[in-house]
Amino acid sequence: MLLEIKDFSVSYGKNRVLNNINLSLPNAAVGLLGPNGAGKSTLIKAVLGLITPDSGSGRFLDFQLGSNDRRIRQYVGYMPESECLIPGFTAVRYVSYAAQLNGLPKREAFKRAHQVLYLVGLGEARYRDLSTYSTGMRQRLKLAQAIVHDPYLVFLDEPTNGLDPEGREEMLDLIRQIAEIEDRCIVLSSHLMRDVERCTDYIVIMDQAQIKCSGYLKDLCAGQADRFSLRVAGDVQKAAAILQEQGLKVGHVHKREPVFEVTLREGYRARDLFKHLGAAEIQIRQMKPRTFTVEEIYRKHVAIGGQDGSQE
Ligand SMILES: Nc1ncnc2c1ncn2[C@@H]1O[C@H](COP(=O)(O)OP(=O)(O)OP(=O)(O)O)[C@@H](O)[C@H]1O
Repeated sequence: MLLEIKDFSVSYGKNRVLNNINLSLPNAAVGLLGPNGAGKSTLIKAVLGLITPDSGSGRFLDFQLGSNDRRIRQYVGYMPESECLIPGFTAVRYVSYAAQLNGLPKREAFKRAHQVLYLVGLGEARYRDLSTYSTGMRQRLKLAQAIVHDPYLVFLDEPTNGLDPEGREEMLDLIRQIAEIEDRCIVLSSHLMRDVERCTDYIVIMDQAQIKCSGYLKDLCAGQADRFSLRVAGDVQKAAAILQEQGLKVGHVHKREPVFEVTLREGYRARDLFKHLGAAEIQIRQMKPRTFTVEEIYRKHVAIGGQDGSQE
């Protein structure tokens, strides 16, 4: 694991915003999900050493978190949610400055700044004053300064904030492209599930100062052996009623299509579905294991009533 955190707690005054967090992050594209105030930014800041935890320990590569070892900066990149640009600077000057702060020699920093500005689509605008940049350009610039020194671990805090649909798609494409570089870990903190679903392979769900769930999407979204989506030819309401009579749980009956979900019970086999529906001359056209969406996983772990995180 690239990053491991043990019993991490952080408070602002009397308000405990991370409560005994334990987390291991693999080399993967990670989505950090949670409603507003869940503690996502605080967790990132604590790992970066910008906030001192009340208690707990952690390790990133060979570094102990909280050791104030500045070398860690060479290996970590951070795109903050808030504005962090310096008016009067050009993009090249700004990004090369960030590279130097992260340990690159001046010449190398300038070379990398040019390269990375082209990568994020700001090559043509790299000598313009930052105060003339649009919101979309500012977001790209923040991304550029986070990756200019080629870090192993990159935290992106709400990177699509303020972007129009086209800009958002482009930003997500860029993030996916960066995430595919081998041996790199990108942590995308967001309250937008579609962004996370699109860009990441592993998710961490936070709520109320705690980690509620973490794991690879392919495992978390995998279907249950007894839960199926059925498409039938015939009366879908009648099909659902027949299966309910058999003691099966039926749900998600589609409004326009003859599709619904069924969960088998103990002792009831998949082939019995064909038998009971066939007897009523209802044919099963398609039967597939029902997988979970990120939103369903999220809703399972995050108390509804707060912000649900699904809105765009
Ligand atoms: N500097 C601070 N001083 C006091 N309280 C803070 C400070 N920063 C954050 N908090 C509080 O800590 C809690 C967690 O905030 P945090 O920003 O980590 O949440 P988040 O999950 O990143 O939320 P968002 O999605 O809104 O950015 C919130 O209750 C917030 O009000």
